[in-house]
Amino acid sequence: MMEDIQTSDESSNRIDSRATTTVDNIYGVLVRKAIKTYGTGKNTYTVLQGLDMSVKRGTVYGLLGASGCGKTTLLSCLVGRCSLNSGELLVLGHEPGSVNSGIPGPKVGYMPQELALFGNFTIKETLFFFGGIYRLKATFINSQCEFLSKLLDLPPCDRYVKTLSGGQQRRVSFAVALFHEPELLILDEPTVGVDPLLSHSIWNHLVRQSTEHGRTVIVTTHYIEEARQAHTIGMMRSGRLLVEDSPENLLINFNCPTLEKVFFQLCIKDDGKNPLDGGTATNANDSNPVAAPIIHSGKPKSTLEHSIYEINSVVTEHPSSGKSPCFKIPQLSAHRIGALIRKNYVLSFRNIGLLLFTYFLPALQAFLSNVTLGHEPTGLRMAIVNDELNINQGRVCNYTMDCVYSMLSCRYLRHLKDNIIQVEYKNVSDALEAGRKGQVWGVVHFGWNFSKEFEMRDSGGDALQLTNISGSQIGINMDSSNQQIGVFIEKWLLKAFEDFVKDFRGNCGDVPEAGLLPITFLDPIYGQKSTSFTEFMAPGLIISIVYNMAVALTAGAYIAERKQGLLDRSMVAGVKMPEIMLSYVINHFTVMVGRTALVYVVMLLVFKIPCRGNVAVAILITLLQGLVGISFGLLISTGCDDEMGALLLSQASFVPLLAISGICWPIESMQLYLRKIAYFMPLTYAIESVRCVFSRGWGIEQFDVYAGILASIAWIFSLLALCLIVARIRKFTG
Ligand SMILES: Nc1ncnc2c1ncn2[C@@H]1O[C@H](COP(=O)(O)OP(=O)(O)OP(=O)(O)O)[C@@H](O)[C@H]1O
Repeated sequence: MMEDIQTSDESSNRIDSRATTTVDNIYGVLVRKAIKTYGTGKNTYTVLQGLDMSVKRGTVYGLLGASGCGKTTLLSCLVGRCSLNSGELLVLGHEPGSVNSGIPGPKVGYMPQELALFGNFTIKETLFFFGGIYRLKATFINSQCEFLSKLLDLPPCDRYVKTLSGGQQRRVSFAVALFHEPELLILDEPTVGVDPLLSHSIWNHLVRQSTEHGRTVIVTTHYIEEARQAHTIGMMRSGRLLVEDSPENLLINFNCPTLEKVFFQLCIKDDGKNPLDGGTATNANDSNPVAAPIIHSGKPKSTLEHSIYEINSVVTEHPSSGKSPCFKIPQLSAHRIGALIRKNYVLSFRNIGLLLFTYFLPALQAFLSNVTLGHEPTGLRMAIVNDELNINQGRVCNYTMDCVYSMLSCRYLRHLKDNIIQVEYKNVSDALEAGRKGQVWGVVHFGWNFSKEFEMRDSGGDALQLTNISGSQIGINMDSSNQQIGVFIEKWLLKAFEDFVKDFRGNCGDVPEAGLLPITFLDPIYGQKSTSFTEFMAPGLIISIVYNMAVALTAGAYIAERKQGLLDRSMVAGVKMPEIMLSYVINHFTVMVGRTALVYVVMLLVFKIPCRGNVAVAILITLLQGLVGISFGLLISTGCDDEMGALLLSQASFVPLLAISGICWPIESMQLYLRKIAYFMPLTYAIESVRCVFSRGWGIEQFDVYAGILASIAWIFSLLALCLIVARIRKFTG
């Protein structure tokens, strides 16, 4: 045996493949000098402190230790969900996560401490989901379902997991770890909440799995005495293994009646020792030649220590020792992605109310935006103070339609748009007071001699004086607190004057346009003479609605799964992060296509927003923007620990985006440096592109249109790549 494990060629630092193979055949799991820390800088916390562990193939290994000593952390490293900071791990002869290791993957069955089950799945659907990931046949899954139902006393397989009791749920979780018959079973407290009879049958089953089928089993438990059925027991404390031996040997060598007492004795001996000072596990029985020496129970040391040295050489000089986050391109599998997509659809349809609500919400948002935004205001009260009116004649606004310079103020007011309600005031001070009280939006004042002064102004010549000019002016005081209303009223007052001049001059036999400003706006190159604000906003609205919905729905995509341990469990089953992301992208994209179609129906068909270009190009850009939203949502989901954080981040990011992307105000009105930033934002180019398609009718060959497509694609890939990097960093930092 000693020669068998002589594996290290010290001069070359290479592992002897023949000897490694021998070690691999003996040990299911080998851990050497494992150090694992959580946190960074001052908050670094070392959980595994140079831990050694040797688990023989085809045995049951009971890992015991107080709460918080690092058992779960160690198991997470074994199944490839955590990376060590230093030290070495070999699981079934491979480093977890290495090519062909099968771990994470079908070679391992993992039962985490959390429930890690989909509450909205039935027991059978749960097994079929994991069966889909392992690519198992339906007949096999069905037969395993039947077998495990009996063994674990499961409720009927069509029961929803969320309706089961805590103990039943844990047994389902146990069944998920067992049912694909893996080579290695890693079970984190499988007997919690299970009655003693069932616990006994579970242990019997585990022992049978190891002795009859050669499977390796590692079980953690708080019930020390139940671990007597294990072949080997490892007692762990403060991130180190204190001892590693068979229960019988432990009881004999420590001369204790119970394992609890053994553990107690070991703890007393361990107290005061420096954890990193040779604190590796002991073996009370030298039949295990590679176990690390900590406390010996009367066996010769030299042979053991030599063996330890050799096996340590194997693992510490392994080429992959020394950890840092590395980025490998994983091989994606269609059957795993298929299983994930099916799972996402089933879970969405189980929440049909929410699905329908989110399906129709964007169309509703588009509807509301069109109904409420961009229309002309009505019922605007304006104070009219007309000093031309004669008190003796009851201040009646009489005027003729002839070419007479009399009561022109009334003639002008006739042309005012109906959206303005004219409210007569007797003097300017009352009218201004009404303005100050918010009763009117402004004051229109005509002087007592308005018509005569207007005549003087019209006649021109040498007699014209400045007083004639000011007397013929219509004085206006506006409440400019509302810019939009102010702009509308100003526009209508000017338009009324234009119409008045045309009308009066026409009646006087002059050229009607002669009194207008010598500026005329001819047919527009694009759009109409009075393009509505709704038309300007439409592209931005469509894109922001689709984008924001996508972000909101994906921002929490797998936070719940991660919190419940489902993400970890799926990944231990072999699912890769890009597969999870892809499945979400596909699910959300398919639903988003329908949502986008509804938004376009509302905008183009219901509200008749004109699209002068190819609507397919506009839809393509919108869908790409939806994908940008999904990718950003997934990034939030990858980085955030809880739903509240994700929700806050998604909503908080939306408002600045809305402002800077030119949705409701032209980018040209921003300062130069802001414009540059605006074009770095994910929505800006796309909105400009769709606007060009809508109002200019441009095609994909124009830069302004294809820029939106290229920018969207660049954002999608960058955000998804960032997701993978964040996920990788999270895994490495724990
Ligand atoms: N992601 C993490 N970030 C920071 N600290 C962590 C993290 N996970 C675990 N820890 C800490 O590491 C220590 C070991 O945790 P671990 O879950 O491995 O213990 P355990 O032995 O499995 O405990 P228990 O028996 O209660 O499950 C604990 O102090 C825990 O708070």
